[in-house]
This record gives sequence, C-alpha cells and structure tokens, in this order.
Amino acid sequence: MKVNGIPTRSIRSLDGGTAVEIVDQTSLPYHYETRVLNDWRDCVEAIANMRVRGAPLIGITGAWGVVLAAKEDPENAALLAAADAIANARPTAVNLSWAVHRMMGALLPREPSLRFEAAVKLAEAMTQEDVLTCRAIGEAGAPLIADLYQKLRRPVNILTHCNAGWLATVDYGTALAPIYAAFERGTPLHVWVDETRPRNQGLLTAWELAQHGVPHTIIADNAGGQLMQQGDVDLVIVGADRITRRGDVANKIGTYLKALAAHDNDVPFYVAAPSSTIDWKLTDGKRQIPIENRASSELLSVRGIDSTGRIAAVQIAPVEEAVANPAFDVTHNRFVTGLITERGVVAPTDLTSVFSDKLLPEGGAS
Ligand SMILES: CSC[C@@H](O)[C@@H](O)C(=O)COP(=O)(O)O
Repeated sequence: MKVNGIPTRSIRSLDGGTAVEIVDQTSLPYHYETRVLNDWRDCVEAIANMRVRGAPLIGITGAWGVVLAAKEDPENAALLAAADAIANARPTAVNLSWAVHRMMGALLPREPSLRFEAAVKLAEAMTQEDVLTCRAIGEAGAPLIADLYQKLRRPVNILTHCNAGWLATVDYGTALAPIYAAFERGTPLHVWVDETRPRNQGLLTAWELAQHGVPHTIIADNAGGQLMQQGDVDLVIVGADRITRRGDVANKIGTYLKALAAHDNDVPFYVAAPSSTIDWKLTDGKRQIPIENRASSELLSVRGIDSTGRIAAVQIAPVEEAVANPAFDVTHNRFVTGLITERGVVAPTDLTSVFSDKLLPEGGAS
C-alpha cells in the first residue's frame, strides 16, 4: 500500500537477505521511520517491543529472523537455539511459530553450508505468499461490503478493532483488505476505527486509511455498542491472532465485547485471516489459546507527541497501582458470522473441510 503516495511494504530484505528493513510502528502515527535489522536478536527485539506487530507480519519477521540466524551460525545447536528464541518472542499469534517451524523444517535436512541460501529463498517466497494471501482475502471480502451497499443504498458503515491493515501484514492487510478492495471498486463506505487501548493500534488503522483516502472516524473503544444500538454499524470486520479448528478466534483485547454487542444487535461479525493463523492442534479457544500479558506501563501511561513534535509518554496513574494487561481475548465461534480467508468466506465450523489439505491425519498442523 502507500505512504505519501509511494508504494511501500512493511518489511523487505536488503543486500541479498543479509539484513531486513522494517517500518518501525512504534513511531507511527506521529513519524514514519524505517529500521534495519541485522541480527536475529534484532528481530526478537522488534517483535517483542512491537516495532513490528500483527500476526502475519510477526510471522514473516520470524522467518527473516531464521535467515539472519543461519547467516550468523548455520550449525544445528546455534540455529535451534535462535529459532526457539524467535518463536517465543510473543505467545498468542500462531503465525510466529508457524513461520519459524516452516523455515526450520526446510533448513534442518540440509547441509549447514547450504542453509543460508535456502533460508533466503524460502523467506522471500513466504513474504510474497503473504502478499498474495492478503490480496485474496480482500477479493473474498469485498463482495460482502458491495452487497450491503446494494441493499442499503448509502455508505456502508464498517467497524474494526485494532490494526489488521497492511502494517500488520506484508501488504494489503486482513480485516482492511476487503475494505481497500471495495473502496478501490467504488463502493461507498465509512470505517469506525476503535482506538484500541492500551497500545492504540486504532491510530495505525486511521493513519493507513487516511493515506488511502478511505473515510473513517476514530471512536473510543467503548463506543461501539452504542453505535450498534443506533443502527450506525452495518458490519464488523476484525483480524485474528489464532483461530482454533472449530473457529474460535483470539484477537486484540476488546474484540470479544464487540462480538457480543454485534450479536445483540444483529450486526454481522466477520473475522478476516489467512490459514496460517489457524492452529489445527486446538479446538477450544477459551481453554487452549495462550493469552499474552503485557507490561503494566502500557496502561499506566499514554504516548503521543509533545509541542515540539517529539514522541513522549505521560504517566496517567501512580506507578504502584496494580495492573492487569491481557493483550488478547477469545471470541467463541457462535458469535462469528464468517471467516474471510484466502479461500473465500467460510463458516467457522467448516474450516476443517475447506482446509482439509492443511491437516495431518492425526490433526496436527501441516
Ligand atoms: C492482520 S493482524 C490481526 C491481528 O494480529 C490484530 O488484529 C492484532 O490483534 C494485533 O495485535 P498486536 O498486539 O498489535 O500485534
């Protein structure tokens, strides 16, 4: 997608895969900055501190982390230790371990001296695959918005939570991909953007939409229910960090409350995600999906820019306050109208038949 009119991706390799460049999302929406990662430890730091974030993008960053580990030391002991550290940089989005395992599955059978070259090839392929997958999600989801427009004959109001746009993937996004695709085809629409405390990923969504001229309005996280009661939301589309085989969805904290409000108000609630976000080993999301707990400082302060344009954090509560900061929640499949995937819109309970080729006979991940 575009930054100041220039086509841009959230991550790209440099110098034959010996380094990678990312958009540093900790500076957005205030300043657009890129950062070069030279070492697999830089990838772990970037993922853990959310310089890169969003399930598909942390997966691809993890894949490039394995490339940089193979560059440094391709022998088994070092490579396995690095892969383990990368895969565990954040716990909830399954795309991270999926990507690292896919890389390691391809590298370990090879001679150490051949691993770096093979790693670069596979990471490039996975990067490109992510772009095509997100584009397919956009194609699959755009007709949902166009059909609503045909029925309503006024701009379709879509509510989204967190940031599941191009910044959260390599390009296009997941939840925002159908919105971009519909907008490009001329479907009149407007996006309600949840602020998404405590990290305010909604501000990234607003920044992306503004860069592409998509009409949108930022709302407080708690406003969605009221807007739905007033008939001001026609459709909810969110992303996902991990989906179980029966279609339970882990996504950014607050998603579950939006799903409940949508259910109570007969608003369709869609989840857009690639199949790499499905954890075929898990069934019951509430019991089985690991939920990341993040630092109390994220709640006790807010970030913004000061009068000189510098990014600054302001403390909003005493540091000794007790804080709980779960970063994700789980929405049961009964609240999910459909999953917008690279293979079309799928009922949560139909995932295993639509993606049967991704299942191992014993139900493990392929
Ligand atoms: C295409 S991204 C989908 C999800 O990863 C997104 O909605 C989300 O919850 C991101 O969480 P974050 O903590 O910002 O990495």
